[in-house]
Amino acid sequence: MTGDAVIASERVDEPAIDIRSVTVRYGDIVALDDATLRLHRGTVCGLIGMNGSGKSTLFKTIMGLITPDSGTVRIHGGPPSYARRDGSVGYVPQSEDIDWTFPLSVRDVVMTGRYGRLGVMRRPRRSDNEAVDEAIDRVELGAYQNRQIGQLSGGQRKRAFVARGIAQQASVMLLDEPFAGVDKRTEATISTLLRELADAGAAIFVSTHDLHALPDLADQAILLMHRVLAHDRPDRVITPDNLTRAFGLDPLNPLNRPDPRNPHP
Ligand SMILES: Nc1ncnc2c1ncn2[C@@H]1O[C@H](COP(=O)(O)OP(=O)(O)OP(=O)(O)O)[C@@H](O)[C@H]1O
Repeated sequence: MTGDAVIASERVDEPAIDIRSVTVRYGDIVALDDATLRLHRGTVCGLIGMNGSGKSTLFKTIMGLITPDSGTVRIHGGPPSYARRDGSVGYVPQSEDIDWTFPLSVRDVVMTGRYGRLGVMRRPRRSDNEAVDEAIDRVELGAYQNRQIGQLSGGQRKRAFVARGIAQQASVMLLDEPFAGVDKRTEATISTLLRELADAGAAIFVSTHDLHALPDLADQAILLMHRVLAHDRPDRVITPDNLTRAFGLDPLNPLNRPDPRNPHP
């Protein structure tokens, strides 16, 4: 992460992501309910919650792809649309949200991370090509860079989109289940990269179902159930009480089902 990822007006103490009382509805469904959270640069924060708890909706709202029914979202103090336009926020969507038949190579996908920086001619300059080369190297996809994205394995697809965020030099990076369906090696590669990006000053927000890996991956965790139930160090968030509140049972120890006669002892 180089200095040009830093927004000039950003104050040191200003949160990278600042979400206050955000509610998002799809018709009658309340996906986010008065959600409030703040994330600072230099941190990796894991986002956990059961299926349908609003994780993807939260990411799309931070990206400005969804406008909340109420509440405010600020990225580096400004609206999400600004951050999306100037490339300071990068997004690795869930695999299901990507059209893998699109005729783009790995290199093309990574180059889209530079679009916010291309000049009026929209033609990549040397610096853009160098940033793309470096990003592809860091995710170890050099040998696959001319391959159409649909011809990659699940782990390679994820790495291609992580490379896009690296090439973008995004100071906020959102990753929606980057570990779903990937092998252990890819998981380790992505985890290491996320730590390096945070150490270089980015705010990393990553949703995951892998609670066991969370303490190694992240400095903080957020437990979501439409609203933020807990936001703290991973070991303080992943407690039997919290997990029972969010999942209805303890996913680390699923045999510990709450007693139906006395679910909240
Ligand atoms: N486009 C949509 N139209 C209607 N309802 C939606 C839409 N997208 C999400 N929902 C609903 O909103 C709620 C939150 O969904 P969301 O995808 O944000 O959850 P999630 O935590 O990301 O789930 P998962 O872990 O399964 O990806 C769910 O009840 C879901 O069915």
